[in-house]
Amino acid sequence: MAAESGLEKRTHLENNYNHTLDGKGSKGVNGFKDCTISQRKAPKPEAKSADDNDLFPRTMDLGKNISPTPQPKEGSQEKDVKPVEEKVARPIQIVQANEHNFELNATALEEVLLQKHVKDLNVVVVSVAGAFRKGKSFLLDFMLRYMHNRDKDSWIGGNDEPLTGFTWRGGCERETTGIQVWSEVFVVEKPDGNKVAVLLVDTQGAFDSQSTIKDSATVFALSTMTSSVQVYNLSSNIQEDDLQHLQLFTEYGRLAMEEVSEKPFQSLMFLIRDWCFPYEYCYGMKGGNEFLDKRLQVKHNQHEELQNVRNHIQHCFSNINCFLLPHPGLKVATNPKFDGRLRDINEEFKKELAQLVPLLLAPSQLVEKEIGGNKVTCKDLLEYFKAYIKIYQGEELPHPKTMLQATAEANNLTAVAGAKDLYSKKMEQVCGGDKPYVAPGDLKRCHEEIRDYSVSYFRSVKKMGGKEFCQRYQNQLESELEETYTNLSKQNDGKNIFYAARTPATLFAVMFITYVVSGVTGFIGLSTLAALANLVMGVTLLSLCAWGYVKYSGEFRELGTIIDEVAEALWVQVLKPVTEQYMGDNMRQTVMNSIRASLTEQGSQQTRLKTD
Ligand SMILES: Nc1nc2c(ncn2[C@@H]2O[C@H](COP(=O)(O)OP(=O)(O)OP(=O)(O)O)[C@@H](O)[C@H]2O)c(=O)[nH]1
Repeated sequence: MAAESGLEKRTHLENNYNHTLDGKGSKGVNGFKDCTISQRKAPKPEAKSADDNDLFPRTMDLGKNISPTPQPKEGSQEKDVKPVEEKVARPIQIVQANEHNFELNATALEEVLLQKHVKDLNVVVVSVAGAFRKGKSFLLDFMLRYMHNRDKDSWIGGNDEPLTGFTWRGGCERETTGIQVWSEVFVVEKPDGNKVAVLLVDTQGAFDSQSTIKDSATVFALSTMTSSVQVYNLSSNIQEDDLQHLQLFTEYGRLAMEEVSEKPFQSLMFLIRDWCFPYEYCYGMKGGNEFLDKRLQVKHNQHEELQNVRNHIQHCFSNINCFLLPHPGLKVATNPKFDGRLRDINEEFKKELAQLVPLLLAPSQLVEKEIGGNKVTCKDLLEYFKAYIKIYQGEELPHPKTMLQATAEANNLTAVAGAKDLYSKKMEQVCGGDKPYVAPGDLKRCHEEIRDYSVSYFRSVKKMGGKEFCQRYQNQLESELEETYTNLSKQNDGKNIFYAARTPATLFAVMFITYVVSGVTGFIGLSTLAALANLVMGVTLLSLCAWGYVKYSGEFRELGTIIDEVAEALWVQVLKPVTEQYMGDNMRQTVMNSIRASLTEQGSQQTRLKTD
């Protein structure tokens, strides 16, 4: 049998692409097919009717790249996607990861979800997510076996039957990327007579060396948002960081959902692989739930952080369970030639697996996908996928960060806030609202001193993130302090009575000048110029009245600002240079006069002394 199934040729670096066949061909142990595609030529499928979808010839393409599915025409949602003869049941890449961006392969998903026999059925989506290399695809392949043979007691397969379906393999490098679904949507009749469509979803493992925390969060969030049962695959135990990551990822999912009901997600199953403490909590769901109750317990004397994580998780899912699965045996974990056959798997593991899978997929256990309280059909699910992926492709969601990055940012922002507060308090003492006008030069000097003091406070606070990272926040602090200083000096200027009177003084000056110009030009017969000067004088008078009203009433402040700006411009560009020139000349004249006077005085004194 092993030779027949190509076992000898398999190494642990080979992907397991082979797919178990349905019950129509030759049967292996326990009544299951036992041959793999590597040994078979795909039978040429016969032409089928459109309704014959569930009769896919279950042969597999052995290459890692899945052969492209036939492309439907644009707007194919409205049309039935017909089964194509060459189709084989296989994993379909529906979400692709490209350079930390995720793209939906809508055509491939349409091919799966818009098949005529399932598109209007309520959908049950079972998804497995968690860290990479922890046996997710391996588990899903047993789910596939169950779905193909659920009416048989021996669904788990033959002893020498290699495990096929979603690609899985040994080794330490990641295998699944993005999100994959099984191309065959299973139609199951529930005990109440309703038919539902069951979709199995495999996801990219979190925390592999090529994924950022945002990538992991996106995949996890997408799969949680679109599944009715999320299996959270963990190894050995539930650690606090597992809960924290679940909190982060589900929060990332919740952010993207428009209507957030109190419990936005449905069923969550913690699946603990390689459980080593059956003497404390027995394998299976009973022991798992007891263990989970203890882990998720919120106690009054617990730290707030621990309470928050637990409350968050409990508020996110309507139903939470846990299953403890034993170690499958060293052959599974370490033998490079292991190809999934039951003979190599520990009895205890098989026994618990036989309990686990029906718990998720037995007709009575199936949980239909609901969003906002409404059941979702396959057709609807396609639209949800399209909408959700768009949100993750956009920029409006915050980027999830690593714990260090988030903590370092928080440290630095707190230090920036502290330093700014210090600056504001000290400057308040110098030029606060109740303080008198300060000479601009003095204010600048105070600002520079206090700024340096605040920056040195910022630098003295212990912060994470390293020198360069902190320098960015120091720069941010410095520029924010400059901005605050600009505002403070404007406020200070406002306290200067001459500054406050600058607008009316300027307007009066303009009126006076135009009055003189109008008189002179009228006198010498330049009536057009005189009329123009009168007009300017009138407009200026009106502006002065409007300005007075704005200052008195506080209404039409925009108009007041415009008048102030025009007056300021006139003052700076015209009046100030002229007055400075005039004042300068006067000063110079005064100084010269006084020097001359003092010299004359000295001269007359000397003459007097000489004559004396
Ligand atoms: N220790 C242990 N190993 C397992 C278990 N189940 C499967 N494996 C092994 O884990 C390895 C990885 O299995 P996969 O199913 O490819 O793991 P995965 O989580 O889908 O991996 P990625 O696709 O890379 O995320 C294989 O060598 C399996 O034989 C288990 O319960 N315990």
